[in-house]
Amino acid sequence: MTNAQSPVIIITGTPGTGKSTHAQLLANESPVPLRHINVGDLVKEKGLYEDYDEEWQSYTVDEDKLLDELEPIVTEGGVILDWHTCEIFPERWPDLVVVLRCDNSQLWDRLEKRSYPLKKIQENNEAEIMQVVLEEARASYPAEIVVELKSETTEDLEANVTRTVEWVKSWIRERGVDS
Ligand SMILES: Nc1ncnc2c1ncn2[C@@H]1O[C@H](COP(=O)(O)OP(=O)(O)O)[C@@H](O)[C@H]1O
Repeated sequence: MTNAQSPVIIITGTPGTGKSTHAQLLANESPVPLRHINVGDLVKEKGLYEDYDEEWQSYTVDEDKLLDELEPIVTEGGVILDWHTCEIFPERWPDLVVVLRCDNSQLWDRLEKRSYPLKKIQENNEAEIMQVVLEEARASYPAEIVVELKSETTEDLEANVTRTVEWVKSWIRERGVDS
């Protein structure tokens, strides 16, 4: 939690669970400006990685560089951090941590559409079944700010975004911030 006038929200979950879709809708519908940061894209754009693994088609992130890049942005508040992992972010950063979940056969289909290598699909699917990201979030942040949401249908998506917007409104009310 920072002293900012707008909240810091982490939206996390296994790749394909719907983070970017949720984050974008939330940014559009929020009563206060929220900047959607797709952390994976930021890593690529700013070169915040050590190397690129061709076999897994993924970057090895330079965590120190990433945290240095994000610190001033997060301190200002009004940010949605959208990433498939969350434990590297300091405990003081988020006001809310949303963990999206998805049934594994649906997740498989979503990842296949991305043309991921088979073993990357398998690895992510297993991680979802083992609820790796949820456990990570629970181990890293206070229980009362971690929310697990199912994101399998359009109805889920709409309900989740509405719920998060309501959370932003009540956060603002509690702080007495003018929106
Ligand atoms: N609740 C949902 N219901 C149906 N499809 C969804 C839902 N959430 C996401 N999707 C779809 O799943 C795919 C992956 O979503 P995306 O937001 O890119 O996931 P992530 O950012 O977690 O990798 C996209 O094609 C998106 O349209």
